[in-house]
Amino acid sequence: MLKLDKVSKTYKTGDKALHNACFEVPSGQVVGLIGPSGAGKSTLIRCINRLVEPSSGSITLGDTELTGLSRRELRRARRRIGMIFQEYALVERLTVMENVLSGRLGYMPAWRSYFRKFTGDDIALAFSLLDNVGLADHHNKRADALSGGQRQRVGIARALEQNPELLLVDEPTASLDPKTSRQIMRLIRSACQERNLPAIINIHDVLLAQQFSDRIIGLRAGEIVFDGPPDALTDDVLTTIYGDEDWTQLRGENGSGDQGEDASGVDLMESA
Ligand SMILES: Nc1ncnc2c1ncn2[C@@H]1O[C@H](COP(=O)(O)OP(=O)(O)OP(=O)(O)O)[C@@H](O)[C@H]1O
Repeated sequence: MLKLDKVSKTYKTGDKALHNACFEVPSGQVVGLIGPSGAGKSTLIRCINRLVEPSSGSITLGDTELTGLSRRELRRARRRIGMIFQEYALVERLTVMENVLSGRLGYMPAWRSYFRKFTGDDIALAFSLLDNVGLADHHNKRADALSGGQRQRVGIARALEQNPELLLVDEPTASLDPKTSRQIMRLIRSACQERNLPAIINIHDVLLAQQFSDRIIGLRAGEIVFDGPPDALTDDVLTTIYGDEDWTQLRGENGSGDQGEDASGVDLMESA
């Protein structure tokens, strides 16, 4: 369980990026975080793992208040938070397997991480995750030889290799085509369902957010202006979040967005 209590962030420049954010994310829940550019989505995600220091408020993961931790304690706590990035953040010259295994580095004593001495269990887990994301045959390829969709699959496997308690996902599909985007969202959703893992996904694509999230949080100018189920995201709510627009065009002619895809029975092996 993740809990945010009155979390605010004002940058040194005076930008008030986030104001009194309060919500809880229970185990297994996938939250789609939407809102216009500059609404504070990245700030919110980054406050949770303290890549950005909140100006006030508290953030708790399980029994740990993240906002109260020293640098050293924070390093340990960050093991429990898997991150998936828009630009994948892979080490290009390393293999797929080495990139996935790097998810374990935070758990190792310094000398073992220096020599990259991974245990048999670490390696077995990495193989099984690569199999889950459909990349078992690519484990020995260099990351720079992969397509965008394949890179993001490696990013997902690396985050899961950490055995995290929370996934923070920052625009995972922004650089991908529509079909690959759906495959990536489906993978993230099923990974969360299988592990009872909570996730917050910062995503610009409203339809993808609706289809693959259990809950939507809408930010506007640093304030949470919507928090509810995907099917409650009406045109009026979209206008509250983004401002005036003809939302029927977004949803297509029948006015609905094929919501709430059930990830069960989904073929995870589709290749990107
Ligand atoms: N490092 C920073 N220093 C000063 N202001 C910042 C910084 N990062 C973000 N901001 C400001 O905080 C506000 C929220 O930005 P943020 O990047 O969190 O929004 P966002 O919703 O993620 O936007 P986008 O969808 O475009 O990525 C904006 O006004 C932005 O200019």
